[in-house]
Amino acid sequence: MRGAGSRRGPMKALQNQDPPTWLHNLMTFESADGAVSEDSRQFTSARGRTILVAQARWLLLLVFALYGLAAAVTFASSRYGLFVDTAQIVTLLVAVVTVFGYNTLCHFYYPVISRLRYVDHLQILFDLILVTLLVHYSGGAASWFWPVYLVVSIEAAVLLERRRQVLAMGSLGSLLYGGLLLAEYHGWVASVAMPFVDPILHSDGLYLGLSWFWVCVLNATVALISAFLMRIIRRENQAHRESEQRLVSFLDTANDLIFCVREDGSFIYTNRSWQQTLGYDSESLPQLKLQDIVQQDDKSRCISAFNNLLDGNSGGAIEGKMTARDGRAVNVEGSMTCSRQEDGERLVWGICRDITERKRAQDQLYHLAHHDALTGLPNRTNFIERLQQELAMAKRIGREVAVLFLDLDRFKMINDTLGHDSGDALLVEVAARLKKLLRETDAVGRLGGDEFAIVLGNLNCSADAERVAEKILKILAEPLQVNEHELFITTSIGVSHFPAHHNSPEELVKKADIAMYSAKAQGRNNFKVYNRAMDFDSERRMILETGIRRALERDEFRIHYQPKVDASTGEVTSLEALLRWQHPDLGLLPPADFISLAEETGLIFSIGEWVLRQVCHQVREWADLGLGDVRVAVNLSGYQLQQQNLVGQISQALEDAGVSPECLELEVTETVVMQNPDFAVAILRQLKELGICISIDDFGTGYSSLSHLRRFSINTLKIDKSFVQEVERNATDAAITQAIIAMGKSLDLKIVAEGVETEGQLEFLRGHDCHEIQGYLFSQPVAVDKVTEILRNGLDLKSLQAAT
Ligand SMILES: Nc1nc2c(ncn2[C@@H]2O[C@H](COP(=O)(O)O[C@H]3[C@@H](O)[C@H](n4cnc5c(=O)[nH]c(N)nc54)O[C@@H]3COP(=O)(O)O)[C@@H](O)[C@H]2O)c(=O)[nH]1
Repeated sequence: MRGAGSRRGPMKALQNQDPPTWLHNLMTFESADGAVSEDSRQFTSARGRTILVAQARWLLLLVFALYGLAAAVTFASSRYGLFVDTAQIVTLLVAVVTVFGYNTLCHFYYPVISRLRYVDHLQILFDLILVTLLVHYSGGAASWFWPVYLVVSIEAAVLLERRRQVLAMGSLGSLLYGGLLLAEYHGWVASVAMPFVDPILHSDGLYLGLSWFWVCVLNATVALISAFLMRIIRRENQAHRESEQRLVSFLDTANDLIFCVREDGSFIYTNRSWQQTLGYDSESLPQLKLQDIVQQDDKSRCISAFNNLLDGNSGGAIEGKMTARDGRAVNVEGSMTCSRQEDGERLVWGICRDITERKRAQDQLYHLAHHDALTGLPNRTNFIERLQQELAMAKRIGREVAVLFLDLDRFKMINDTLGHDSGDALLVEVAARLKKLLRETDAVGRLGGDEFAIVLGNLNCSADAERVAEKILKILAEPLQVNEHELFITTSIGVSHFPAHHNSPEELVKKADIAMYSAKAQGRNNFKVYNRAMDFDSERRMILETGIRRALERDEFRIHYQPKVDASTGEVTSLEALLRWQHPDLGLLPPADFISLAEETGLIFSIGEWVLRQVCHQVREWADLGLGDVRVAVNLSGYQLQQQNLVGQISQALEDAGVSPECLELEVTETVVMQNPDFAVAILRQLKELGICISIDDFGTGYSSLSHLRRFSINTLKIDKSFVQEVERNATDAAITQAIIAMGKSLDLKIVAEGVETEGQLEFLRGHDCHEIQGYLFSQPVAVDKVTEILRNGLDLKSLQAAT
């Protein structure tokens, strides 16, 4: 590459110009493939100097040839005629061929001749000999060609770096000339007769001496001056080169990636950082174009910025990805500028920096800020953003959106029993199942703890969301293998709809959350769609939340008792203790209103202990009243089951009241037991060993199998009322009830049917040999006075008997 800058001081340029221009100037010295430009190094490299001399020699040969031709033609047409003889012509031709030969070598085969040790000295020597020959055959002492010695002296100054050697070569020229004159003087060589030249000159000592002296003086002077000038040129060049080198080093040590491309995108310069970062070496650059390494996503943007620059517009900051040689994507940001060369060619210069790591860190930060670290799901912020987009789209196209709010039932229990690692593993598995179930267009996020939210976009109708909720309940109910434990979890889901319930993302999530609480209050493991009445429940929940913390110390809890009767005789066999809360403002509240609250707040432990102690004392009181050993069933929350000192606490309560363990029955729901069967097996065995009866409550709603039931140390199965209440209407429920009775019997368990309200249900159960009945048909749960009366007098079965 050539350019005006090649002769200018690069450092000066650096101070005065924009980076691309001074870089451009720098580039005039060194090309992309590392080859050094001829111009810049002619005076500094041996090769360059030899070629320069060879070029000058061609020129001289041409000049001599033209002169010889002109002289020959002129003489031939003059009265002198052609005076050179054959020997002269042959000698001259030999000389010309010789010059032609070694000059060809010098010019075109430098690598070959450079292997000779004194190649520069040799060619100067040849030149001197040939000049002497030329001088001899063109008139000898009177030859017009002796100034060519001066040219050879200049040649010596160009080729040789030491001044002494230049002077020696100049002296050698003078010696050869002197030798020629001496030989002519003594007649050792025949002088060549030339027109206009008096032959006497060849033997005139004075003339010859003066002539030689003149040539010596001039030759020495020219040699001295040339050597001096060459030294200056070389020094300047050296300084110039060092300055260039410093700039190249500066560019190479720069962390920024610097490159220069032609209009077609082909590279002409890249600095070391560029090559190291992208992995392309100087050999691969000539085949490479900028557009080849810009990644597809950024290509059109970069090409248009590039073309903009070529059109003369200023280029702003640009960011994009380049493909490294090994296929890596390298993110860069920087700027490009265009510079026009003297020959009109436009070059585009780019300075950019590798921001891959920064991008990665930013992406990671973004991911961390927008995703849940455990499950990798979008977090609340991200989920709300996604919901916002979904709503915007739904508004445009007039479709519905549903938000599902999921909360795992009794997750805290698993976390506390099995440890946080298992809890985490469970959440990861839940996230995986949700992702697998949902379509790509749906979004699922983890809002915190065991709460997940889902947005279902582009719904055809609201019923679609309910179908999805059902599917979710189903897939999450399937057994989960967490570490070495097989767990069974249930989920409560709340659903809200856009536009029916609200149009803001936060409100929709809130309403789905409210609906989720409603699902929990309705016995968990189900879903509820939001309705306005739930807002009231939500407020009520707040009131309860504040009240329950003081309820125990304010003595606001009551225990009601519901009798269980023998299915065939109608006699009261035992009672079930059912907790009530006498709220100062809201009246008598059923457990469904506050048990889950008590579990969430941890108050269930103290409330549970209170119930146990109350029941034990009551049993003692009845015994003291002469009503015998009444057996009472107490409901045990799943949280109580995993309580460390549960067994000790129960035996202490029995001991304090002086009540036999056989008077106590503990009811644990099937879902709680199945949530972590291994754990339940161990604790139930210990309780049974105390002599306490164990009853599995709400049987049929969980996922226990015959094999599970065998492992549990239980006495009783209580068929869930949802089946019992349908036995007259629903053949499936009737079949399930029948199957439970049969299975219980085969395991030698007592079967109790709860929730019996009609005689038809009673008949069905009696018909299938169910052992005991509990339900409103016989008695509702009643306060202690009333149940004492029942214990004393028995149930009033007259009306029932009359009916049957
Ligand atoms: N951890 C504790 N849990 C408790 C305690 N006391 C109660 N509970 C749990 O609350 C559940 C609901 O109890 P409750 O609202 O009292 O309902 C019981 C009965 O009133 C009801 N029942 C009984 N017979 C009928 C009927 O014929 N129809 C009908 N609709 N309902 C009826 O069933 C509940 C008793 O069922 P179960 O316990 O499954 O035998 C209760 O289930 C407990 O889980 C407590 O002290 N601690």
